[in-house]
Amino acid sequence: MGNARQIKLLVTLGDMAGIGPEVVLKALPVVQQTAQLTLVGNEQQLMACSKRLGLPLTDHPIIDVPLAADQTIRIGQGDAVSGDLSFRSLQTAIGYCLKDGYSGVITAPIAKSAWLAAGHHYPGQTELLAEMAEVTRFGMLFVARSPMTDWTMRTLLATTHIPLRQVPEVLTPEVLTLKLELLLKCLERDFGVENPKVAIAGLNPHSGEQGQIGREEIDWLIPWLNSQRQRFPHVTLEGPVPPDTLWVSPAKAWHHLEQQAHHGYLALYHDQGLIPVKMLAFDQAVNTTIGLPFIRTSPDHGTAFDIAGQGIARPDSMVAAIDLAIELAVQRQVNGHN
Ligand SMILES: NC(=O)c1ccc[n+]([C@@H]2O[C@H](COP(=O)([O-])OP(=O)(O)OC[C@H]3O[C@@H](n4cnc5c(N)ncnc54)[C@H](O)[C@@H]3O)[C@@H](O)[C@H]2O)c1
Ligand SMILES: N[C@H](C(=O)O)[C@H](O)COP(=O)(O)O
Repeated sequence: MGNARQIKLLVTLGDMAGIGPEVVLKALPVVQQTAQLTLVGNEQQLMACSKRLGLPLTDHPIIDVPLAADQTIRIGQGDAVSGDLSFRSLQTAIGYCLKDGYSGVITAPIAKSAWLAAGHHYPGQTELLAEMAEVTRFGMLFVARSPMTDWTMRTLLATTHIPLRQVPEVLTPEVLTLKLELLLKCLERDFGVENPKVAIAGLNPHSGEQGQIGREEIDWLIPWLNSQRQRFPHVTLEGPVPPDTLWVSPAKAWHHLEQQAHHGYLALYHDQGLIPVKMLAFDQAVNTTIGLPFIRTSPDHGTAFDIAGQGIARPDSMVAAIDLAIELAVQRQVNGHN
């Protein structure tokens, strides 16, 4: 059996102008699992958040990421200062994961616009994680466990932070093969699913209606699916499922047990996958980066600058992100993976 007490994980505080430090302070006392958690971010700002919102500091150690004396965080306004701080915090955490025996990192949300304002050109935290870990095969997977039925929804995005108009060009059989391979490996290694049922969305309304409203399905998506069925005979691959009805069975499984739901869903673009995930499970879903040499989880929400500093942010998704990171670390320890 794995020993959760020996597992070391990092928790970044995210953009200090947003709700990151608040949800971390609220989440730490209520996580279900036990592990050694170390915070990474600006200590003074965390103390200020604790005081401002009346949230007790916990006794978790913190790796301080400094701010210059003339730098100020403006609550509710992500900018170059807060963006650079959250960027350096994540860089620091990744460095520790790569060298210092940490099993992974739970990242509080950052604002991509604040990173850009600070001159850090990344579509999101995922790409910095992949770059520093030197991996090119990685994916953005959302995992949400229903509090009503315990059923777990796992949704991998084939493309992520790109403009919608680029989706048809970026999506290729090679991209889908890579994402499917990552999903299957993750289902087996992290979730113990050996003969999975996986559903893949179509791109066009009604999956193209036999070419009448879009040709991607008949031109390459259906042939690609047939080739993958031959490659993976132990996997049930369903698709291309019309993207509107794809989410009916997971929604039913989320609310009351339904036999037809799948172990994994492959959505072709960001909002195709994340509208159903966040609609069903905004408080439960966890964003996890698969393909890294360490674990990375994050809440599914963003910096929520509109409510920062008010003390009303819900910590549920952050709690789920910490609990999932610990579960994955225990699972990998048991299986002898890192
Ligand atoms: N993991 C991440 O780093 C991550 C994830 C998603 C979005 N983002 C970034 O966050 C920034 C803001 O994004 P957005 O406005 O689209 O989404 P958001 O999730 O920050 O906010 C959407 C809405 O949900 C509310 N909300 C969010 N989290 C909440 C919580 N814990 N409790 C209560 N209400 C909550 C907000 O007040 C807002 O009304 C963007 O820069 C985006 O890129 C980062
Ligand atoms: N698309 C994610 C979401 O909406 O939750 C997200 O913005 C997070 O991206 P990174 O993990 O790459 O920061």
